[in-house]
Amino acid sequence: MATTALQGLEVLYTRQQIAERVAEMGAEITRDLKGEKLVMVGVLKGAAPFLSDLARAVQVDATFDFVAVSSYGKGHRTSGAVKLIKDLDETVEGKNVLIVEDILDTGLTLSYLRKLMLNQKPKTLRIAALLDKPSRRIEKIDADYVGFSIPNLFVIGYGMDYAERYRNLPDICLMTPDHPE
Ligand SMILES: O=P(O)(O)OC[C@H]1O[C@H](OP(=O)(O)OP(=O)(O)O)[C@H](O)[C@@H]1O
Ligand code: HPA
Ligand SMILES: [Mg+2]
Repeated sequence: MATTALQGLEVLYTRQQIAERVAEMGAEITRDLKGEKLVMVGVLKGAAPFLSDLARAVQVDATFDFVAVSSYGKGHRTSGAVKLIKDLDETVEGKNVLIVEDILDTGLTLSYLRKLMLNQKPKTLRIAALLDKPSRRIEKIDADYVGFSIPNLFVIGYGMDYAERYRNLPDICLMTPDHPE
């Protein structure tokens, strides 16, 4: 089984598999938004690597904005309460918005953000999530573009953390319960 540079971490998706899927997602978004302008809203911190790669795979006139929310604190369980740490720099009123997320899990984060942005009356609002864990959903929400649908596994790497660590792993790995801290 493939393991990453850090001993004992099992790879779920390699950097190459991620790159191929992100390219496909970019092509799909390009088709859907041909000739339109787009605001790509990255959800800090986890979505930073995905936004960076997806933006270069999308061939439309795009700008970036970022929001930061937090609900997971230091562990791997959601607190259930989403806190807005950084708001949009500019209103998205009348604009085509694509929220870019690393992972859609319980749906609490994206439901909160969707509501926040719909309040500003964007022209269109779409969601791109690299990973989706549908079995964990608490809030009913779907992404318009999903990279990979996965079972209930805690994943790290490519932006995703455990207690703020592992975000810079280039592959998406499994956080096994017996992995040394
Ligand atoms: O669907 P949910 O259950 O809400 O979980 C998904 C969210 O949780 C993680 O972010 P987190 O709040 O831990 O902050 P981070 O992006 O800074 O890691 C992840 O990056 C998503 O944003
Ligand atoms: O599986 C996960 N890994 C990292 N962060 C997360 N936030 C929600 N689910 C996850
Ligand atoms: Mg996040």
